[in-house]
Amino acid sequence: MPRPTVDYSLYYVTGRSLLPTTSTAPLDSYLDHLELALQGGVTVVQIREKDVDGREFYEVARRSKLVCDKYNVPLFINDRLDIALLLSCHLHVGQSDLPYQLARHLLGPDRLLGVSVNTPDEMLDILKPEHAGMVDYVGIGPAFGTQTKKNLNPVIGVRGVRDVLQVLGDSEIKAVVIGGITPETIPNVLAQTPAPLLPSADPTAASPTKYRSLDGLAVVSSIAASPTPDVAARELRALFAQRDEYTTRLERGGEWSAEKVVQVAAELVDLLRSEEKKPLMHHITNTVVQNDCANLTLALNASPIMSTVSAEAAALSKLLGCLVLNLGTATVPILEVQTIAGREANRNRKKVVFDPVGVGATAYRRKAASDLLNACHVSIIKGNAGEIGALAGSSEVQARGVDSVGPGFKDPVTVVRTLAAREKLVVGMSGEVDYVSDGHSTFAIENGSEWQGKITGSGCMASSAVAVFAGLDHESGPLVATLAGLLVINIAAEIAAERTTVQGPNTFRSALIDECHNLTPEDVVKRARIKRV
Ligand SMILES: Nc1ncnc2c1ncn2[C@@H]1O[C@H](COP(=O)(O)OP(=O)(O)OP(=O)(O)O)[C@@H](O)[C@H]1O
Ligand SMILES: Cc1ncsc1CCO
Repeated sequence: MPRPTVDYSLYYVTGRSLLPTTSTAPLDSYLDHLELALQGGVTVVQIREKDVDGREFYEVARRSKLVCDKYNVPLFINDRLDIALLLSCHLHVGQSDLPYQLARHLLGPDRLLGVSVNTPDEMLDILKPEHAGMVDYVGIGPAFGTQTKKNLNPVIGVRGVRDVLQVLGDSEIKAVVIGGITPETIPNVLAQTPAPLLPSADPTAASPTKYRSLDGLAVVSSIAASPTPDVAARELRALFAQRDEYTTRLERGGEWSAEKVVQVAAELVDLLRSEEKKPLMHHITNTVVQNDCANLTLALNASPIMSTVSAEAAALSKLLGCLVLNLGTATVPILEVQTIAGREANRNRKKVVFDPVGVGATAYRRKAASDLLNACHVSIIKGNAGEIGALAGSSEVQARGVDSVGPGFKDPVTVVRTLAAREKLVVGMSGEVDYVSDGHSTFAIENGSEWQGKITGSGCMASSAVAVFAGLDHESGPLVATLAGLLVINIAAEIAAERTTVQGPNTFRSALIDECHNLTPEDVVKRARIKRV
């Protein structure tokens, strides 16, 4: 009998102690809860009963199997090979349980076997030719920290999950992600975990054309702790159904010419001027630039709100055009609010722009940026050369505090393209020339004024401009939004610098806001200096 083909989309690992009713739910209410979860769309169930006797585990598993059979959903037993054999169930083993080779030997050829994987080396071991056919799927994680399992392996983040998928490549072994998978974290997981496939196995390769994605999401408390497990399961299924949109977008590549970008940027300026399109821009930004960024946002005809309150982050995320996260004065409480707001924006499919101000300056900022990028999905990173270099792992360009120093990168195109391909987002690197890439297409913008380098917060304002365009409801996506935002602020800066009233940084600063307000689509078409590089 061949092993069954399984839809791993929503893999539910049960834990009676997590049910909302009591600390350890009575068996009947646990079974009712399980049945609702199955009605909501759970496609695989695993029974994980830690710290219970064999007899109790057997009884929970036996009764669960009757429910799962009713819905034709496969049931896996965690660790207890004896119970799996007795009940003709499938088996899941962790790295500290029975070795999977021995488990397969006793389980026989007909049952499915899954293994927990924490590292690329553990994945490589399963892929050895002598282990072929033993393992049907791997559970990769923990992606995030959870309350549900003692003795956790190290949290690997979405990047760690991607590293394991990279090794798994186009193998037929299926992969689910586990550990802290919730509606808030799923968009980031789906966006960040696809791993570029051959011909280039190098995750930083410039133009990967195919990606290995996850086959499913393994959840514990997102369903187990819900009083309405059917509703919870339905939401999780719907979120996972968006998986292919993320990879299609990655695989599509660039089809934009510089002329087309300018034309669309001008159309977007026009669109912004129509009142009903005014996007709401939630900034969680530094205390230095709040006023400038709010005024800049208004001058472009969008609506700013500079809230740093976690209690309203969820409500704001529903109303948003775009969320701006800025590392400028990132205190611990601000970073916490940024994480919450970023996840809420992800949940509501709103764009997030990240400005990693000063990330090259200190280890504290590097850790803060890394934690934020693991916690939520960012669509656009906009920074100066020192900041982008630090995120790319290069020390070629130095930072002095929040400023970038020196002449810049010898090969800026490769730096932005590589970072964008690796992080699967759009990177905008500001300076005398701005470089923007989505990992496929890269553009250089030559507009701008030297005055911008002489006022504080011109980079933060550039990020606000990018966010305004990212927050507009239109089809063209984050690459064009980044290009449009940078074109607009740099062209406005050029026009401002030409004013005879501009005598120094402070008069320039006011003139810049004025010219953002005055800017027309015709100015964009007439002045844009942009090329594909
Ligand atoms: N010498 C220059 N010539 C033309 N444009 C410039 C020049 N310097 C900066 N700019 C423009 O100014 C904007 C901000 O870039 P910059 O690299 O100065 O940001 P930043 O260092 O992050 O600023 P801050 O940290 O003060 O917010 C970008 O749009 C960039 O194109
Ligand atoms: C000067 C400064 N310090 C922290 S944020 C900021 C504004 C420019 O990024």
